[in-house]
Amino acid sequence: MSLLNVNDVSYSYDGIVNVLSDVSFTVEEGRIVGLVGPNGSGKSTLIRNIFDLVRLQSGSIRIGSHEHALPEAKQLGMYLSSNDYLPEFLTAREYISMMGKLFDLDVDHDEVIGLFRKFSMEGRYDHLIEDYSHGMRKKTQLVSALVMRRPLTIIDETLNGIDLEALHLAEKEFRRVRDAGRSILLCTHDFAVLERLADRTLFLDLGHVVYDEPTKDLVEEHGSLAAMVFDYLETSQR
Ligand SMILES: Nc1ncnc2c1ncn2[C@@H]1O[C@H](COP(=O)(O)OP(=O)(O)OP(=O)(O)O)[C@@H](O)[C@H]1O
Repeated sequence: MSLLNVNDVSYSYDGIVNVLSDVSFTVEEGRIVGLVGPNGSGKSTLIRNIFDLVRLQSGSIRIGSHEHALPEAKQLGMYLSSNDYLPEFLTAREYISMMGKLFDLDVDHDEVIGLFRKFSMEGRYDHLIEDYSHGMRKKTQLVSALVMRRPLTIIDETLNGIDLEALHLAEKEFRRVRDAGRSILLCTHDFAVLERLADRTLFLDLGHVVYDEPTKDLVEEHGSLAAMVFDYLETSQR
């Protein structure tokens, strides 16, 4: 079943130039989908449309069986943005508790403490976020997404700035998310991560979907995802 259904979405900030043009794709249950594209290709704008952070101008978006702007749809998804913003005046425990209330969940704090330990943040759960490093904030965002267990998690460059050990662990946890039937849309410039993880890869350029194919097919055809982008940039009339 498709968990995210984006259908013919176009978007313009200024009413003149389309940043997204008739973008359509789906994310099925239990899948990790990579979202790639050059700077300014519209990836974040697409995510903002999905999460109703900008008003949809044309087309339609459904999360589960709900129109994307409805509260029922918003309960199904979690968005990790590219920045490391977290409420600095809270401890991680308070922040995660607050997120739990938002999604109507009883947080298992022992589970979170276990994840903090795995992500090399042992003993920091009750410290103010104000005192966290950039990487710790990113890891706290990831941990919060893992424990909120939303059917759909959209990750916009959140993996930037975390160390290799944490990346390795995050990849393992993402596979577990997939095995549990939940889905991730992973927007990143780290193609190696997508080659290891993504079932499909969606490649956007200038707001158009260029490829939406199984990652292994793209890698077989081009040699790597990076080569796919280079091939495209060399042959397309942009
Ligand atoms: N708030 C805004 N107002 C006007 N134009 C914007 C706004 N946000 C983004 N844009 C423009 O929309 C286009 C797409 O930007 P977007 O951030 O969606 O791209 P992206 O693919 O996420 O890029 P990157 O890889 O650099 O993060 C760019 O030309 C950008 O300048």
